[in-house]
Amino acid sequence: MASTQFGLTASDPGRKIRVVAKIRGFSDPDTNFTSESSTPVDWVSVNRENSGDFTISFKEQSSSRYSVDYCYDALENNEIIYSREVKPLVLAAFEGLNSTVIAHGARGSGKTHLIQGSLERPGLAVLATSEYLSMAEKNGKSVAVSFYEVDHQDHAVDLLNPEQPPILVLEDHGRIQFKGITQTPVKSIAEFQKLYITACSAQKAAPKKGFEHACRSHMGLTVSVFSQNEGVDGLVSKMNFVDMAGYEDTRRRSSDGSGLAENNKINKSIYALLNVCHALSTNESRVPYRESKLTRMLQDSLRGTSKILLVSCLNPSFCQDTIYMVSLASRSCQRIPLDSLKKSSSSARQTVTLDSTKKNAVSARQTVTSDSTKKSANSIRQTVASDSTKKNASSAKLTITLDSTKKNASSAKPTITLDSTKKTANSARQAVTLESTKKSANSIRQTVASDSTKKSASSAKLTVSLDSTKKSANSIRQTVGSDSTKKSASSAKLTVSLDSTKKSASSARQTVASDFTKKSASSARQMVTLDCTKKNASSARQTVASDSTKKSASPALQGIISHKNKIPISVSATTKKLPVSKSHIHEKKGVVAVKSAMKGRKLFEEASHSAAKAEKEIPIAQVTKASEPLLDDSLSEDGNDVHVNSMVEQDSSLTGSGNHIELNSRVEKDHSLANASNNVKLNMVKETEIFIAKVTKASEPLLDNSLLEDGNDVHVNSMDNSLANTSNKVKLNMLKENDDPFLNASSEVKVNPIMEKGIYDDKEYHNEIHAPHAINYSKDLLIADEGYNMNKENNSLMENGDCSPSISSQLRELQSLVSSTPLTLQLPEKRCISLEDQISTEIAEPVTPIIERRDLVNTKSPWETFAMHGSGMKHSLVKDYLRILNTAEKDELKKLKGIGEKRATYILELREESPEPFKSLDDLKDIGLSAKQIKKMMKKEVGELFD
Ligand SMILES: Nc1ncnc2c1ncn2[C@@H]1O[C@H](COP(=O)(O)OP(=O)(O)OP(=O)(O)O)[C@@H](O)[C@H]1O
Repeated sequence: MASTQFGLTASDPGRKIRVVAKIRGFSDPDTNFTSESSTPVDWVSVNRENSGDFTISFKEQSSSRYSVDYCYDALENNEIIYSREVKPLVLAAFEGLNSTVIAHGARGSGKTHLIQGSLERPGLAVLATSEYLSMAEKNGKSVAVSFYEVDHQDHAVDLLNPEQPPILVLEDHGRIQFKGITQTPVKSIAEFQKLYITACSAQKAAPKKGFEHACRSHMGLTVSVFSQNEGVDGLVSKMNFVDMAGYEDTRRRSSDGSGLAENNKINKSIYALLNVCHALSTNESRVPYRESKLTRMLQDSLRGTSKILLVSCLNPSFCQDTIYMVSLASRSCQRIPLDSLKKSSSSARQTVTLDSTKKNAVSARQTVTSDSTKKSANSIRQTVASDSTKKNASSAKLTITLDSTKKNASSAKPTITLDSTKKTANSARQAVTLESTKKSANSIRQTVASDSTKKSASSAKLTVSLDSTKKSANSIRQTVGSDSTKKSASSAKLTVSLDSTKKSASSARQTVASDFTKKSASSARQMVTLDCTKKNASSARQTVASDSTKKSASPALQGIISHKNKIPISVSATTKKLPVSKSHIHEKKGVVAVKSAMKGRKLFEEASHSAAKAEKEIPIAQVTKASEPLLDDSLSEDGNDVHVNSMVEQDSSLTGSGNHIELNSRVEKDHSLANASNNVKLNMVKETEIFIAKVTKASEPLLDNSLLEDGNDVHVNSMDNSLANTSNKVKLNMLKENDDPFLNASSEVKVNPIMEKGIYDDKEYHNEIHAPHAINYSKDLLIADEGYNMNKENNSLMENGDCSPSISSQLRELQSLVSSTPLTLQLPEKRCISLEDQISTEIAEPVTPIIERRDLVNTKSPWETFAMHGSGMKHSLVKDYLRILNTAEKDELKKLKGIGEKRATYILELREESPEPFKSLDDLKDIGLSAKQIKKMMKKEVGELFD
């Protein structure tokens, strides 16, 4: 029997999303007979947990269990699923409830069979419409249907009228309106079937324009109920059936020959819908509807009191994509077992703090503390998901503390998933502390998955501390994965601390999988230090697999296996595709400890301020954001022992330049802590302004107020004489009285200037530098004001034995160099910039610019200089224009070309949804303007300046 259904009454609102799985039946290719076969499906196991929950596990990956509300086996047919899952929704539709049934899964997993079915075995949509029609007849209501397809280019096409231009989605007073979709009334099921067949054949009409092969697409059907007594348009409710395109790993060439780009795009829209489901299931304040056309179209039927049935279709035989899809769907099956925690633990606390400021910095923090003196906290499972649509910095932090004095904390599994579809810097940190005085913490499993379809930088840090005085922590397993289909850089750091005074930590295993499909470079570094007083940690195993199909460089520093073109062995569907460029493991005695103290914020404050101007252009800004959350209050308040490690790496897959930045700082001596160092390594061309800006931004997170209070000395060694040197160094020593080189916590800034050509291949970091835009930074990058604060800082620096020239004098030196040297950032040769690109404020990709020092007067013709100013002007005009759209009052908005009452209202609504909805001119498409109209509008606005 299926477990709890949706609550469908006002008194029982129930859950918004129900996640069920369906194992596909088999078809007989010989007889062409399709039947729910009795062939056993032995690679999927469905488990009913003690709590009554269902979990799915797969033979190939038996350790992972994915929660679902129910799983239908291969023998259960569409009629059964319909009567248990869909029929209640149809009945509620006549009371005004909107709902959506989504079938998703890998290719060939039976989605179409489920939604559409065949003549002999009608699918859910057909069965539902049949019910709709008979209900409508009884209740004097009418039914209309529309069919649409959303293709890999995010175009929605009306399948009943495919020759029409793509469907436009508009929002009018919060209500989604479609322009260009046919709504056809139906009175009988035969009529409906006829329309369905027409729509399906229109969808399959391939090849599409410009494509030689059939493209994957999503197919949607909307059944609407109307009543004459209802509202303006008589609409009572809508029910959507979505047959999603099959998910396919982008690394494999599509079976139908479709290309990587198309695959990526369609996968992106799959993620988008699953992310929306997840955001809704966790009650997130911001739901990323605007990430794809499909989610935008479904918005009305997903939000509010609407119900969603997510059916995860499973292939009956091994399919890695199926595992991945189930793992994503199960995120929406939210069951934070607070109830079970209450039963088994004396205290269970959960705090979720969401704070979204104007700049879209979202942070979520969860703390669960379980203290069970006798019985154990059996399982704590948490999921924090952060979706950031555009330039957000998101941070998620989970802390789980288990203290079981007698019995076990049997499993703690925090999961953090970050999905970022556009330029996002994400950072996630997890800390799990287990203290078991008698029996052991059996398993800790952590998964951080970062999945970024475009330009994103992610950083993830996991910390696990175990203190088991008697028995052992049996296994610690951590998996960090990152999937970057295009140009992303990820950094992950794992820290495992084990203190076992008697028995041992039997195994510590870490798996890092890295997979880059395009230009990427990965680097992985792992360190293990074991300190066990009596018995040893029996095994410490680390695996780093790096799979890069194109240009990849993987430096392995310690204990690393690095493979090219090798699929990581221990892969979950997620980790399989997730690249991690760097990881560390420390196993050490005692709790990790450091209080990082840094004076010197002011040293860089001014420079950082001026650098902020260039923040959008300089990718390092994202890196800074990524490391910010690593320095939060809870860390600094930790009493004696605080360990601050912030490590950010940007490799060439993200930036095209491969900046490696590593910041670790510690103050208090902890001899067992093997590694504490600050490294900021920048490989770049000669220009020092950029360098200063980057160093400043990168250092910012360490200069947290709480850290400043410590009042420790800061040593600054900067630039030996001249920046023209091939390798300049800025060294910040952040450790008090410490001679031990091992313990020395220092910040090191290396500048490896790059010669004329702008490409520098550092042996260690394999970086390339490309310049995305022609920007003159010389204005933006003002060197710090040498005021009182700076002198104060310098004075304290000079007190240290390790004397270096004062920072102010170094900055002065830099400033003079800067002011005498105009800068131009050069476009990479191959990049072709369209007119739209030129007027877009959106940076194509966060790459470190090639900086070429030239005397403008000597090398540029007047026309070139003029053109350069022109593009700069365009850029700033667009910026100002977007600022108006993002901030102006309604009346002001209406003064703009192309914006009337409706659009102005819509813009205000968008702002409520996201404080800065317009990041680029492209975003104007969301208010129904075409690219042509946008261009025209800008031309008019600019033209009028000369009137
Ligand atoms: N429950 C079932 N019993 C028997 N055969 C099935 C069942 N479900 C699907 N099939 C068969 O499996 C094959 C693939 O099914 P289907 O086309 O529904 O998959 P899909 O997930 O929609 O594929 P795609 O991702 O390519 O859109 C078809 O031949 C179909 O007839």
